Amino acid sequence: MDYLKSLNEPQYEGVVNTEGPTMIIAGAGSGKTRVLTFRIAYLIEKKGVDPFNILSLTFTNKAAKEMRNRIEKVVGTEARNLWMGTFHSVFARILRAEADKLGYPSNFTIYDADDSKQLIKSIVKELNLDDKIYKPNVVFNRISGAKNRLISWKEYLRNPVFKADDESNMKPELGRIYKIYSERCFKAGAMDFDDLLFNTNVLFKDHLDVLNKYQQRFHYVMVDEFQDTNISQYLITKKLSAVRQNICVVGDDAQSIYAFRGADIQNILNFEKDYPDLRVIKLEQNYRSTKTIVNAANSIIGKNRAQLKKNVWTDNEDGTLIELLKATSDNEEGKLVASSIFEEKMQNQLKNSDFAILYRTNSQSRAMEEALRRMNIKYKIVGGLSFYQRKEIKDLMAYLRFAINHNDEQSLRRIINYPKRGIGDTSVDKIIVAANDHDMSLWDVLNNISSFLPGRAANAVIDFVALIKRFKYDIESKDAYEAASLIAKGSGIMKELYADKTVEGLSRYENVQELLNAVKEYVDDPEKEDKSLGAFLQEIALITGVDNDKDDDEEKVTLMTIHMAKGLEFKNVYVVGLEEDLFPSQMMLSSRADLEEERRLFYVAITRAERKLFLSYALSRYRFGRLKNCEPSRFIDEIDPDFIKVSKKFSKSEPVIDTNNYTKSFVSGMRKTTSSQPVVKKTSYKPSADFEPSDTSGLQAGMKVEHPKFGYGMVMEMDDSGANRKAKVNFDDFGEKTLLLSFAKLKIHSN
Ligand SMILES: Nc1ncnc2c1ncn2[C@@H]1O[C@H](COP(=O)(O)OP(=O)(O)OP(=O)(O)O)[C@@H](O)[C@H]1O
Ligand SMILES: [Mg+2]
Repeated sequence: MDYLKSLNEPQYEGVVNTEGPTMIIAGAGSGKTRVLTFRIAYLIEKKGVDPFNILSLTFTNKAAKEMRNRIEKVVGTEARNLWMGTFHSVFARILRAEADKLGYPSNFTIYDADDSKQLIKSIVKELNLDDKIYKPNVVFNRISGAKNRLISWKEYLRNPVFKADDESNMKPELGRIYKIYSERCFKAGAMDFDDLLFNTNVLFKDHLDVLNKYQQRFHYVMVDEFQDTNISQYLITKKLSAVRQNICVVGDDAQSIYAFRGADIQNILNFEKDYPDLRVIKLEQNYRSTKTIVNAANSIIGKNRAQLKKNVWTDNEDGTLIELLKATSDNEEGKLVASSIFEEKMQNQLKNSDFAILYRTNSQSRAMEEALRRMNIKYKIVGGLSFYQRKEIKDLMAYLRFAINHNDEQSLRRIINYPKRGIGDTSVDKIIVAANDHDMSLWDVLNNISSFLPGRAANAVIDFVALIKRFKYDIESKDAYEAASLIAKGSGIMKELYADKTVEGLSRYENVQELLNAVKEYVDDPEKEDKSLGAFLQEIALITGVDNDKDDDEEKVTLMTIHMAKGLEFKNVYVVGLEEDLFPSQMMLSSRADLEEERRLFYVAITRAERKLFLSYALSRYRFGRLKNCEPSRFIDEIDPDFIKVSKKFSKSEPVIDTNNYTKSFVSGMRKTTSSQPVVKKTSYKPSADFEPSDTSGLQAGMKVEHPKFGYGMVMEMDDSGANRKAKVNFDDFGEKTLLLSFAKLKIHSN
């Protein structure tokens, strides 16, 4: 049992004391997740607990998968029977089994935020309200906030405080929208993400027999990243473990970054009150990062007033100083980061997967992606706008969803007239209004369409209904892959996309193929018990709603928002866009509490790094369609200067910039504390008079070279395969060129 030997004393305590309530509140990288993992392994292996009786809640699907894999290494394939996943995925599974108790179909649809906002938009329109006041986003957040505090629409309408609040905000109709929204979701057999938790609470409150069943099932309950649970999640775990009290939660108050979504640090304090016999364990030794990184992180978080006292230290080596990369523009920032990754890879034998680029907002990925692509560095984006958000994918998914759940209003809207079949918006509105006015289901209205629509439109709907019935038959009689393929063809989507011969059209066609591939992969996966199309859709809905876990093992640099990076670790980490108003975000500057949450976010970001941390900022960037000058973030100044240095590597050949655009921003945007004034250099390269070509027989990727015409550049790749040796060089001013070495005159500057 050597995994027990690899634990320090308090970690060991956390693993072997399996009975009774336990709380581990400890700093980043101190082994909290590892303790949870080993605790589960210990329960199974040493205490003989059946994995079916263990529930472990993680923050992302990715984290759950990693944990399961690690446990499998100790206990074998039995680990597959663990109940492990995000709150949303675990409770969606339970809701699916118990849906009838709440009046939902067991194949209920899960609406993502986009579906929800579309529905809100149509309700606002139907109520003839001003959509500039009742913006879908604002309404959605309000409803979501209420649900996360377990406030139903009934309570919302009853509560005079909300009423007064909404009236003073000039949005008196919010309660009514909440009501209609909830009713419409219910009628459509759909739950949004917040419903998954809200309805679980309702289920456990109103159906004690069901609660009892799950209390008997889960002998042990575990929660990772406890600091980011909201009250709704807290109550679920509390109820589930009420009988046996074997609950273990781990977290770090310094990493609480979801207050904006209702996460409540109070839960940590409540926990002590709710469980008087609580065992509290402190872990202080960090095993993840170098001394430099740990101490820099401590210097940052020390600036926050609200925090529990902790002393995080490490025995790891000092490591190198944090490097600060300064760029003139966001594109330049992308280039600096990409070339730094390239260099680090060469010099330290690192793999792409050792690197992560973390940013505050999703849109920052664009400049990074372009630069990485240009340098041929493979990357993946975790979370954010991704595959499943693309229009063609959502279209086909809507067909699949509707064929399974004939009352799914949002899917119906998407597909009823796509591809075009002569059913216009007015007809669609009429159908939906008819369903509401006559209290019929959408499907009933569609089946009796002649009573609601005139001849031609009605005929088109009749054909549509026949089509959907055929799809339903396909789903029931064939495997998920065959059914999905038939629907992709039968719906006309394939034909429509195939007819579009533009590059975009082609890529859309390929995306649809790719979705079918995903279904195939799902069907072929021996680990999936339920191979129905419905089960596939549910899994996708859960994955894409929270984090996108198309986890390919390929060697790729990871790009993601800091929020998504929680709990993860990488050898080298780049935290980019460290500029005032971006990070800390402009929206978070109005109160100390908000600013402290931003600082915790920064703390999360830098504690992801194991060996080397880079911070970068740009002096100008396009935001909301306008070029803006930027100032370096206050967070850079907050790091103890002993741990940070301005990168020399790239400023050697001072950044080459277009003088017209950037001189001003460069000068005005620069802060004295962080750097000296860089020199602005013209873009045109002049060869030195004594240019002497070098012998290129030893030329290798990673070397800096000079070319009489193209100027300075870096060798990206060598092609020694054919008779003609070639080098791909990325020139500072001219971009990528492939040169035949028997002709090109190159001077080697470094290696
Ligand atoms: N006793 C130990 N010996 C060796 N390595 C350890 C030990 N404890 C933890 N580690 C390693 O340290 C790293 C951080 O551990 P882990 O991810 O569990 O920390 P954490 O407290 O959950 O961090 P975070 O707060 O970021 O979620 C992991 O690579 C883990 O394997
Ligand atoms: Mg962790």
